[in-house]
Amino acid sequence: MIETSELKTTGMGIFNQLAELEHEQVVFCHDKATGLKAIVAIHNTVLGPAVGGTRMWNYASEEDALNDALRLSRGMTFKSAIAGLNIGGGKAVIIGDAKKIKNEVLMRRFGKFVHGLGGRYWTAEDVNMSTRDMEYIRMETPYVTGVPESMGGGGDPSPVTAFGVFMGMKATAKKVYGSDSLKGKKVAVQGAGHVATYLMEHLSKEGAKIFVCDFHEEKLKHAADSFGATVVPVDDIYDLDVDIYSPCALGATINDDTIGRLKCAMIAGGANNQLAEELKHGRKLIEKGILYAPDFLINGGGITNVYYEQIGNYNREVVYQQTERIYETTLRVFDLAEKKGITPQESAMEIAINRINDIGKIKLSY
Ligand SMILES: NC(=O)c1ccc[n+]([C@@H]2O[C@H](COP(=O)([O-])OP(=O)(O)OC[C@H]3O[C@@H](n4cnc5c(N)ncnc54)[C@H](O)[C@@H]3O)[C@@H](O)[C@H]2O)c1
Repeated sequence: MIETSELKTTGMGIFNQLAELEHEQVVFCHDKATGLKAIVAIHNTVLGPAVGGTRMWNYASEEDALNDALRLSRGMTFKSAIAGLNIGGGKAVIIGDAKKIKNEVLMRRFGKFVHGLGGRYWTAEDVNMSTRDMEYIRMETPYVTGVPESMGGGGDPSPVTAFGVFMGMKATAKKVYGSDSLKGKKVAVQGAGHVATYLMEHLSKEGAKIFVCDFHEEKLKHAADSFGATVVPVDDIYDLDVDIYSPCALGATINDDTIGRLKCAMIAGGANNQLAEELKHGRKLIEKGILYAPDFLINGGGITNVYYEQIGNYNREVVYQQTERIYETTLRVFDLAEKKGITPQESAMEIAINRINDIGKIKLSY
């Protein structure tokens, strides 16, 4: 039975962390020849095999990498559950600088580790991973999604993720402003990567005014040239006088340091685990009068894309139809939160957890 618990994991022993966040299994993968260091975290398999992307990042410490894997995999459980998918939550992280050490051999060695899990965990793209990397992993295991369309896969899930975020953003605007039009709304987009770029395309078509930051000059240039985005320094993104803050880079950007700086009326973005501490920072946002669209709810388009590929029944139209429902679910989450006097994050988690626990009554774990 899953229960709601505060997402706070640092400074505990590993098994205490697993108990706190209710993980089923964590696998540490090491290979001397390739230098591979990876962690696969399987959070919950009640609804089906654990599915979630692999992130490659040059973590400051191994503890940070583990913490990321634990937080991200738990988020995947709730994300798939609230999206109505029959898969559980998992995530993998590879430790290291992708620019320096990522190559075919490393990816294929990682694929062998994924294969060893026998289908309990299926991987896909996440930060610093591409469809090409998924092809390499596919050479060693069938338990991978996000492979190119030419190989029978669903391709890069980012456009679908961005569409879902856009739907969630519009629903949140409807709640805040009484209209879901984003025309003329000032949106601060943090990050100019895959998801952010597709999101900015929707926003610019809708007539929103975009502000964007990233570390990559060429991505920023593309955003400015293609969507008329105003480029701002990375550190200034929280201080902008905007209507909407859209975190589309890494997690935990809504925290003790940033909440006081935010001037927006709502937050809706694609990044995972945006709230550094779910309950505490979710409540702080309410006190500040900022409506927060839960990340794992509105960024569920990508996992929906992955799911249809995983069950071997990929159909882009169905994927987009299902992702469009994020609009309705977001409004339902806000209504439940209002009715119960809880944060949107809590109400979204309640809906996800109830589904897992209800389905858990009629089937054994995968
Ligand atoms: N790709 C998907 O389908 C998908 C699905 C669900 C969730 N997400 C989440 O969305 C986020 C973005 O994913 P992506 O696939 O677009 O990754 P990406 O690697 O393509 O883009 C991330 C971008 O963020 C930038 N960045 C990192 N730290 C930053 C900072 N402090 N300020 C500004 N920019 C910063 C990076 O330079 C990079 O350009 C991640 O949190 C990911 O987990 C992605």
